[in-house]
Amino acid sequence: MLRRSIDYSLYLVTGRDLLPNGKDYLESLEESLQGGVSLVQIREKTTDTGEFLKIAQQSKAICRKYNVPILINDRLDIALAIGADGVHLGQTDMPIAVARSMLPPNSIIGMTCNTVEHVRKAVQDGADYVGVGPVWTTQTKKVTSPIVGVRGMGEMLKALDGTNVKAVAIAGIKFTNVLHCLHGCVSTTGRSLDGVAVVSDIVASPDPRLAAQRLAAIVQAFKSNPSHNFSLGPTASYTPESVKASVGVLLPLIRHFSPLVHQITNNVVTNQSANATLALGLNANINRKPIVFDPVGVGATKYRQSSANYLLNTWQATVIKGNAAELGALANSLEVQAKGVDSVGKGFADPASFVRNLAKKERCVVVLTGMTDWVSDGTTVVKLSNGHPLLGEITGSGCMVGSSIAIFCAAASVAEAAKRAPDAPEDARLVRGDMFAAAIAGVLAVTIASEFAAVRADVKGSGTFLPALIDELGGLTPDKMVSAARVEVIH
Ligand SMILES: Cc1ncc(COP(=O)(O)OP(=O)(O)O)c(N)n1
Ligand SMILES: Cc1ncsc1CCOP(=O)(O)O
Repeated sequence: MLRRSIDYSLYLVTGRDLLPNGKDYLESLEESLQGGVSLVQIREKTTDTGEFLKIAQQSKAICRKYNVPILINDRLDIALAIGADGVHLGQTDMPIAVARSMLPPNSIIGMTCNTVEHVRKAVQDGADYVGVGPVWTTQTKKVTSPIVGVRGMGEMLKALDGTNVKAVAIAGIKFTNVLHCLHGCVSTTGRSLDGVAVVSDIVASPDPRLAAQRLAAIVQAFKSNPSHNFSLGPTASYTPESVKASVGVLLPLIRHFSPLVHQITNNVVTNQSANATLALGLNANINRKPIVFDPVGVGATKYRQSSANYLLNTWQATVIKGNAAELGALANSLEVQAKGVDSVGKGFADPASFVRNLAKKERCVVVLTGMTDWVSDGTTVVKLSNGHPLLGEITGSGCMVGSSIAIFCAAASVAEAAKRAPDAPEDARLVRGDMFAAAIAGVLAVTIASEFAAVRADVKGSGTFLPALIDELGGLTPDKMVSAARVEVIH
């Protein structure tokens, strides 16, 4: 009997009905093990006991060859009969205590969990690991419990704090979204996944070795550095000087690389816009491009709120930018009220804590705009005090800030890509480059330009302010930005 040190990184759950035409099950299993599957669960939902037993025995022989543990889905009798390493149980299957009393000591018992309460109970009952989800929809199984979504997984993982219970996510996980899954499924306390459970992306592949290899490479790389969050990381010590220096470096990069920025404007209620956002967001994540999300008026209607939630569960935003009402609505906070797309009232009592917590929860950089702007990567908070009241008197200044952030993020990302060797090892970074500095630079470009524009002799009010603002944006230089920037760093 293999002991408890289990590598949950790439957990294959079998599904013989998904094999490509002509592909032999045992051959597929062996190839997936060669590709890096680290744990196998034999799942046979409609097979007779005799055939299940035979499949399980044959599977065990192959798993042993690669020293990979084998678990049986639901059926304790089969697990006992073949001397499996344990079982995976669902919420309506045999209770953990009963299974534990029947299985040999040190057997692995996993439990499906769809809610935080399920996780707490599984911990109490002595599960070795939990299979949490469904993280996305799946064609593989008719899932009856609501989709948890990437953003719902953090709370479930948090329930494992202080325990030795491991966690894998399940449902809809593929090579194209596994990094989003790993990056997004982290609790605010820093608890991340121990692995991912996958059926179709491996089993339905004509080349399961390759399918497993590419999944395993990303999981391994992520597990070696799970804490980064689009900035230089939690150990980086940002100072006002270092922030200003980064801003100064980023502006010329825009002019050097002229990155292509795809913009979808704020008409979030039209289907076309929502669909395009969805598709482009997915592609951006797959291609590791930054996504700046400006949830305009998100609190104004339920439709906007559910659209924003859906989008944020479908792809990982790099930067979320909004006013107090918008970010408050995203965070389900009642502290700030909205009037249409505008925020009314005094704002948050403690904006620094608010942006830090939201950035930690959403696993991205958060920009809270207002008279003072606040930016956080979930660890450090930067307070930016540039700007002019005339910005509030023209329409679209918030959108302009979003665009400016996007162009700085694009430049930072393209510059990083240019430095990277084509054969550099997988680093499991969803976006490369310092997106925290880029978001700060994006805000500063508009707010500093507004200060220069407002004092121009030709500016008489909001009508003449707008073209002057555009001119001043075009005339920004690193020196102008660095010397005008009012930056405070709050650790
Ligand atoms: C790792 C993992 N997680 C969840 C499940 C689902 O198990 P269950 O709820 O018992 O549903 P069935 O697999 O029996 O349909 C799993 N099998 N593995
Ligand atoms: C067994 C199971 N339990 C919940 S979802 C699922 C299947 C996941 O399959 P896939 O990885 O193909 O989405």
